[in-house]
Amino acid sequence: SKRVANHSNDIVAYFHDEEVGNYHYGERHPMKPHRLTLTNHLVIAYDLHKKMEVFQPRRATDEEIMDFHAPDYIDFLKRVTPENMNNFSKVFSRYNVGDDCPVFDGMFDFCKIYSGATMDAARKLTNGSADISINWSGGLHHAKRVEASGFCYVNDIVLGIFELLRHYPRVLYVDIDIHHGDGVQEAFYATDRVMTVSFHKYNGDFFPGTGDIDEIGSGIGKHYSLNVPLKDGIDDDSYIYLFKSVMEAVINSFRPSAIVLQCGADSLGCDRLGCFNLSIKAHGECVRFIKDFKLPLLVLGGGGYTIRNVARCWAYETSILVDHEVSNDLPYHEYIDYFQPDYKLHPHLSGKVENMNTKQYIRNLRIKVLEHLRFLNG
Ligand SMILES: CN1CC(C(=O)N[C@@H](CCCCCC(O)(O)c2ccon2)c2nc(-c3ccccc3F)c[nH]2)C1
Ligand SMILES: [Ca+2]
Ligand SMILES: [Zn+2]
Repeated sequence: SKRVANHSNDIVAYFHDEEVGNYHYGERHPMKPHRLTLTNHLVIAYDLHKKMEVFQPRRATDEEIMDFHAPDYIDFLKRVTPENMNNFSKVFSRYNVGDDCPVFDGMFDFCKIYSGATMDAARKLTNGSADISINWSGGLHHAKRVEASGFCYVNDIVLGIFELLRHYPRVLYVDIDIHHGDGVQEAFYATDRVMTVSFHKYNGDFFPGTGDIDEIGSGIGKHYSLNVPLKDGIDDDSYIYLFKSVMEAVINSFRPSAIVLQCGADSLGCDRLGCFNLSIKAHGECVRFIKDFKLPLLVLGGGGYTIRNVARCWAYETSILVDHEVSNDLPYHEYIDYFQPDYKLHPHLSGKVENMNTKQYIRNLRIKVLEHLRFLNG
């Protein structure tokens, strides 16, 4: 196929399924797959698809999904529907299906699409046909081996990392969703081949409730899990200062051979479920910082509930990944009305929530996190 290079000569593979945005969690549910349709339309309106190799992803098979998940759990996901779910009422709680993780029409097809895309995207890196691989429908970091959690049913990230581990000795997972990447941390808690790093709000109550700084891994995996617990309202400068100093030290010590970046957009200001003050520029700055290490990079989506800003964020980050500057004036397209009244790519998002992260807190946190890294034989 024709090589589609861009200024940095990185080959960027982009996975999008035309149907994935049509699935619906339910009326009052904050997770809206329609944000993926908005994102893809913005990517195309900005002509970014011309800088990438675009693929329709394959659906994951049951066998591939059972590489991580328990057969009984997958069998349940496969069979339960809104019509027959009353016959499964006793297993509902066992598999944690219900209000956060509802049974909706086509739920398991949705899982096969986003998981197949993450595995296809990982394969583009392992077979050397891309330097960067993007799947905005993936990044569902809460799903556990035998349990749905936090709007996540199948953990596509674990499946994608399994694919990378077939080819690379060490994989680094980075998670900038406002929620702790507990499902991925748990899956790799006892191994030193995957280092998981999550930046998130932490106060003991905020979902999922895990992700304190003392969760550092176990057994041979000790010191290969890193958590950066934050308070409400963190601003651009503090977040970027912390992100860059921590990730620089992590990459220099762990020396990963590939990186997976979960770009949950609920860490942006004005998010419906979030409480940080990040701008789209700052969120994107994290993506650019990781990209600039020029290691094979798998970029995934995640949370994000003010969907006009999720689309802005992931389209902007797509432009960073293909090294193509885009205008702050959004191009006209079918969904332009979602972006009124400003019709800009970078609206003002911060200032809604008071920043509870004092300069002292950030300084101490940075010192404590870097101290943990001293145990890595790097
Ligand atoms: C007893 N139950 C657990 C408690 C809880 O507070 N769950 C969180 C779950 C938040 C999930 C965040 C998902 C994610 O952004 O991290 C994500 C999604 C995909 O990848 N990452 C939550 N649910 C909701 C919610 C659910 C249904 C309807 C309305 C809601 F507000 C908001 N926040 C309630
Ligand atoms: Ca996180
Ligand atoms: Zn989240």
